[in-house]
Amino acid sequence: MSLAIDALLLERVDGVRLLGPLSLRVAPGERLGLVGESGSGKSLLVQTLFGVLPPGVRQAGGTVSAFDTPLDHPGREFDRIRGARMAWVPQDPRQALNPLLTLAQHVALLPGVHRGETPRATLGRMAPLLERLGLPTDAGFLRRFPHQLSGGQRQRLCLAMALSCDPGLLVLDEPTTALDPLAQKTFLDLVLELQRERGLAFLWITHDLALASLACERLLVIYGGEAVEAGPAVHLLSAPRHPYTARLLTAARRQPSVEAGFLPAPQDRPAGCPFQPRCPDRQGSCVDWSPWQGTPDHGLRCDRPLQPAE
Ligand SMILES: Nc1ncnc2c1ncn2[C@@H]1O[C@H](COP(=O)(O)OP(=O)(O)OP(=O)(O)O)[C@@H](O)[C@H]1O
Repeated sequence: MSLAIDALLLERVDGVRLLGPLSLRVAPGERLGLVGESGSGKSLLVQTLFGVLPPGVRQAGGTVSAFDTPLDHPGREFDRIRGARMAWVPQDPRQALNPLLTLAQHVALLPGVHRGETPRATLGRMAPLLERLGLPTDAGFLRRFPHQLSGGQRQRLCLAMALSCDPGLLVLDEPTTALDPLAQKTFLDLVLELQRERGLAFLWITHDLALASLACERLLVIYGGEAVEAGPAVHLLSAPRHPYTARLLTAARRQPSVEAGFLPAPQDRPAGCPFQPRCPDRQGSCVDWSPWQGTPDHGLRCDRPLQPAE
């Protein structure tokens, strides 16, 4: 398995639950989309995978492994995977790139650490990919600093860095948020092309159900840190069963929503289904979390699922 997360539970140090228990699997070459709105715990999940949880948050339960290697504890095995076999494309390249390093130095960074490759060798090896990503390889361009690149170029530089050690798994954390619609489409097409050619698996994290369904074959929808529905992208898009998935679909279609309010803060989360205070189809039993129905890959947690239209 490229990625296996079992019953992962993240808490604040005062015991307030932030995410989970969450389980998911990404098979080699598979494209899984994790969809949820702001505050649902997407970034914390990525930080867990790369061993950089912020102070004040701890893993209180569950296991995480990539390529059958546990990622729960720092160590040599973890370091061999992080940034090499499993690479991260960040949400905000401005924060991810070092303002004091040139484009060439960024590209040479991970292969230097993981393979002991010289910058010259890395740049030679990476030149075709850089060109393909629309990043010229002449000396003048390679000497540019991040602030001398456009937003789209910065994000494609992050993608080049993520691919620099030929990973088997990409974790894309809202990678197109900072891009205009045209640049978003270019970026998505590029990632999908490279994914097909290289047989890459990826976990694409986003709040945008429409984008996730373009990028991924399978989706997992989370709300308030908990999985509410999972299934093939075409099914969730054509016949969502959890009212929250239907809400995301309405948002993706830019239609007004019927339910009011916001995701409650972690310490104010309700009992039962986390969406129940906002759910238009709420009933009394929603305060008890109904068990997951179906398989982990295609199922939902809801006492009153939407019925497919006749
Ligand atoms: N260092 C921290 N200490 C305490 N709580 C935190 C910390 N970091 C995040 N949280 C809380 O954990 C929850 C999940 O946050 P997270 O940043 O993972 O959400 P997200 O889904 O990535 O949102 P966005 O899409 O806005 O980035 C939020 O309620 C957030 O306030």
